[in-house]
Amino acid sequence: MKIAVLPGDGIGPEVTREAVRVIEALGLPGIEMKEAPVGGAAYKAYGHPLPAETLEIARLSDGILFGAVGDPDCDSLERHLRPEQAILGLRKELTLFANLRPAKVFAGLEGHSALRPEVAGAIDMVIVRELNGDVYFGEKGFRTAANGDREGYDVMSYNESEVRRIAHVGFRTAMGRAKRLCSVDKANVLETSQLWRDVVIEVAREYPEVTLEHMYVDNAAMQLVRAPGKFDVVLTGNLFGDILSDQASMCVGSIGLLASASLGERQTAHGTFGLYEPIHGSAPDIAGQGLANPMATILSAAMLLRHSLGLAAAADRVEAAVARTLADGVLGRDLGGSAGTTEVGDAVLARL
Ligand SMILES: NC(=O)C1=CN([C@@H]2O[C@H](COP(=O)(O)OP(=O)(O)OC[C@H]3O[C@@H](n4cnc5c(N)ncnc54)[C@H](O)[C@@H]3O)[C@@H](O)[C@H]2O)C=CC1
Ligand SMILES: CC(C)CC(=O)C(=O)O
Ligand SMILES: [Mg+2]
Repeated sequence: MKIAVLPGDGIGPEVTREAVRVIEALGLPGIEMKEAPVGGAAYKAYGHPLPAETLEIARLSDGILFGAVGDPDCDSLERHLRPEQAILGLRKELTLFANLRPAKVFAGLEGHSALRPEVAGAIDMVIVRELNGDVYFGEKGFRTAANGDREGYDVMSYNESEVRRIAHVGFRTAMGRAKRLCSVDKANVLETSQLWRDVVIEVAREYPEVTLEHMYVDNAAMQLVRAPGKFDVVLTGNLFGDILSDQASMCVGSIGLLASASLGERQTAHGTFGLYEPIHGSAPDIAGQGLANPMATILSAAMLLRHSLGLAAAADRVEAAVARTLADGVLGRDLGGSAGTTEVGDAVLARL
């Protein structure tokens, strides 16, 4: 069972190190981890954010553990050389189109949410975000407008196959949960969203047990803080899902807590091939200081064990150790505590 470990930039290597320590401590037989450069670190060493060798190591693995990419030194590079292209490239090249971002309040952390504890305590949702299309992958560029103004453009589009396959993931996810699906779009303004809504309604006929609701994204952002407990599965596109999941993280308590799985359809001998990463970025403002919360990456490793390696019991062990660590009050600065990155990792190891 091969895990490709791609730490990346900023806090990426710091949080990935803790997740790797957790996997090692489980003492699972037959696990091989192979590290490869990605992002700004790869650009600086090899001239490209996603070197062909890294992509190959990722492709040949059963699952990828990804830290984060992004480096302020690289912000003025041509777009195709910027660190962020590495994660976009991996998602696209490996057809990882379904991004699952669970958001649930951990017992004892209700008071650490940006919301009132009684509102936060009810949060238990999964955001199912499409990952291979939308405005992130449309034609883009700069041009000169008729009046001589500089103009930037990014084309937003979805075709029906792209919507249909992610809609199926959303409905299947809902079938395994409370059977409520909220599809988030902006169909009152955008044709892309109108198609999205039409296709979701078509797919819904195959899942009569699931209660389907549609919500405009502006309202969804508001409902996410007003009554987040009402959401079960949120199905949405690439851009809206990116934004709403960062928002959901603060409803739960910290962006340092939210894990994610990016899945496609490819099955390996052990499970579904996928990439696992915290929802946060490289956090240059705290990088190198031992302050990053590694929980999101540790929880991403648990998702890897469950979905890509078929090791549900090991995943349960990791998730239980994380929950116990938080319940025992071992909290990083992002949650008002004082534990550093390694200290949080040590606390999880001690509770495995
Ligand atoms: N998947 C990826 O690799 C992603 C990469 N990025 C990149 O990361 C860089 C920084 O982007 P930002 O917008 O600042 O987003 P960010 O998620 O890196 O940081 C936002 C804020 O949250 C804090 N934060 C993030 N993760 C944390 C953790 N584990 N523990 C404690 N605090 C944490 C940061 O200190 C910062 O104040 C950019 O280059 C961006 O493009 C952003 C999001 C995802
Ligand atoms: C860095 C971007 C490419 C993506 C992002 O912010 C995310 O996937 O959460
Ligand atoms: Mg994001």
